Amino acid sequence: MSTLSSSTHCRSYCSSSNYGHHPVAVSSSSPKSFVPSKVSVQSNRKSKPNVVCMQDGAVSATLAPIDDKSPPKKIKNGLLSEDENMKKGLLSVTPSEECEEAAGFGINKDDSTVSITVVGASGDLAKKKIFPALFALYYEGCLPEHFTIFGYARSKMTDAELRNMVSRTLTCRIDQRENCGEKMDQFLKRCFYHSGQYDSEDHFAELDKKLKEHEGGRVSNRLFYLSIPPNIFVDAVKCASLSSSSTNGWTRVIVEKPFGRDSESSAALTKSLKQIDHYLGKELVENLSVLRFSNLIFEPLWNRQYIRSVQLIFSEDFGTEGRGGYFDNYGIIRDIMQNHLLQILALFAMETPVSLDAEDIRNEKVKVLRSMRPIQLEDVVMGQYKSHTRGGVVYPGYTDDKTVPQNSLTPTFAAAALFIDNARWDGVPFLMKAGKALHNKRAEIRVQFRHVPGNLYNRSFGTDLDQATNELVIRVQPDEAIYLKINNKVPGLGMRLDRSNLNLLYAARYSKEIPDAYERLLLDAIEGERRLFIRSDELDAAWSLFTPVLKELEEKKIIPEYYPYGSRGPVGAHYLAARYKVRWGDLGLEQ
Ligand SMILES: NC(=O)C1=CN([C@@H]2O[C@H](COP(=O)(O)OP(=O)(O)OC[C@H]3O[C@@H](n4cnc5c(N)ncnc54)[C@H](OP(=O)(O)O)[C@@H]3O)[C@@H](O)[C@H]2O)C=CC1
Ligand SMILES: O=C1O[C@H](COP(=O)(O)O)[C@@H](O)[C@H](O)[C@H]1O
Repeated sequence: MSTLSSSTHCRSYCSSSNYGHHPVAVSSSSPKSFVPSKVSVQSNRKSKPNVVCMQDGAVSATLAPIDDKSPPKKIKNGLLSEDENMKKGLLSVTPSEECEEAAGFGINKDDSTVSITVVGASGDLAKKKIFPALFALYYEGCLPEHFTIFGYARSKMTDAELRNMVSRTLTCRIDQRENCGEKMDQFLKRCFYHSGQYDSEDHFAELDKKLKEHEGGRVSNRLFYLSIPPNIFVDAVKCASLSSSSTNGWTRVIVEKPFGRDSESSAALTKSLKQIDHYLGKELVENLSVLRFSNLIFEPLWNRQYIRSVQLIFSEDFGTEGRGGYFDNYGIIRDIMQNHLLQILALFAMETPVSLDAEDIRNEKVKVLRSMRPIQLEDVVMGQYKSHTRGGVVYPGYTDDKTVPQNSLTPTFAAAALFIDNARWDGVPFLMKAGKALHNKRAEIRVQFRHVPGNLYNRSFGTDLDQATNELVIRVQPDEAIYLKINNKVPGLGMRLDRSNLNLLYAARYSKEIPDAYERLLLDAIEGERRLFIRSDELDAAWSLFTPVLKELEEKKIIPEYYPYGSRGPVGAHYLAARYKVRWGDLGLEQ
């Protein structure tokens, strides 16, 4: 399989099969759209690598070389162009023939290779998401012909042990099981491991040596995925940059979220790194703009005149098991709200962008974030799960985790009311709710519409007029769906109304399995696509919104409301919604 066929296949597969990458989405970015990198990590290598640093949960990406003042790259017909590396044939993205001809690229596709190093390969995210996503991309033929995957962490492991560990979490798509075992074996043969410290240039130099052996003299493109706790990001990037960046191709770094703990620490990290949010890679989040901007019926209603509240809900039915050490330092607001939910909010609420170009979208998102009213302490509810016994099974409380301090006040649940002080959204509460160890696992956006004025059918609804309002639900996961609750006449001779759903259930409509967000994200990183990256001004605005209230919560040592493991969370969340005369949409019997 050639690089050309792999890339084109993947993107055309994506766009032709309802997976959303419309070519226009990445067309033409203006020169101003590429901010030269301010990466403080210096490379002592002769050739300066491109560093694309991304984070799941925050900021932006830059394709500018570390200390290079070269003009920004442009994106043309969905493909990077006017890029020196590209002209030399160094990128894994190969332009279409038409593009190639126009730009005069002379690409020898056998000439380049991509080496992907998963830093923190022994960890939870690497096992659960990154290796499976890489395998899915391999299975789909989305990785270039020449690629190698390296796991890097302090744990001692042989290549065989890494393969064994990785093999336990690989799965085949439900709709494509053919040759699955064979493909897995082929994939695993291309996975290797190197043990090293995250702050050791020598250990990264050893990795460099191994990478070179595998690259076999080809042009080397290198992607580092930092799946490690944030406090060691900078050391790892520095060492990777100094000792194992590519000397003749690109070097990119994906950085996980959260990006810092507050405005100050985030600004310090921003000097060294930039990043992405994996929730932006979720299918239904990608579809948000399509739904809104390509259907006449929604956009005219998308404002304060028709919408009563917008709810962004994230719940997990498991606790922080095994991640307590990391989580206790951050809490649910930094883990989920400041990044995933706020990013969705910004996408939901933004004005129509000039185009679907990444920069135009980010320009609109940042305007939303900067229009947001400072969050008031009384608009935040915090909770922490406690132990609960059900059916003879004891579910541990948050502080039962040995890595969590006994007296921890870290919230594992939070609800907040946010407001966007602009003409479109003035006075509309955006309610956010995120929690661990709740009764279900779900992520969704609920748009609650206002009451129909002078509704002729009021009497048919009984006393609960709220039941009569429309609600649009965008269920991000699981069981991806978009449904609209409408009032309908129950068939029969009488006049009785009920609430029914106009329902687009993805599983019923589309036979293809939905790719994991990490697949999209990794592919974008390899291809140099910046749509899912968060720009540093977006990150600054996101932290400016949350930092004051986080500081206040921590300084005042606010005690979280305790809720039983597996419950619906603290009742305080209901009072918060009631203050704004709304109800959480996920609480009714019929949701
Ligand atoms: N897990 C998840 O579902 C998600 C995680 N993330 C983000 O991904 C990153 C990694 O998360 P996750 O995999 O859960 O984390 P882990 O706690 O599993 O850490 C990953 C690896 O980092 C090394 N490590 C852990 N703690 C330290 C430390 N204090 N000092 C040095 N090395 C350490 C360990 O490897 P070794 O000891 O072998 O070196 C560990 O295997 C985080 O930034 C997190 O926010 C984002 C989204 C989801
Ligand atoms: O970023 C994070 O996301 C996961 C949930 O991701 P999902 O794609 O499985 O919904 C969450 O468990 C974790 O705490 C957080 O760091």
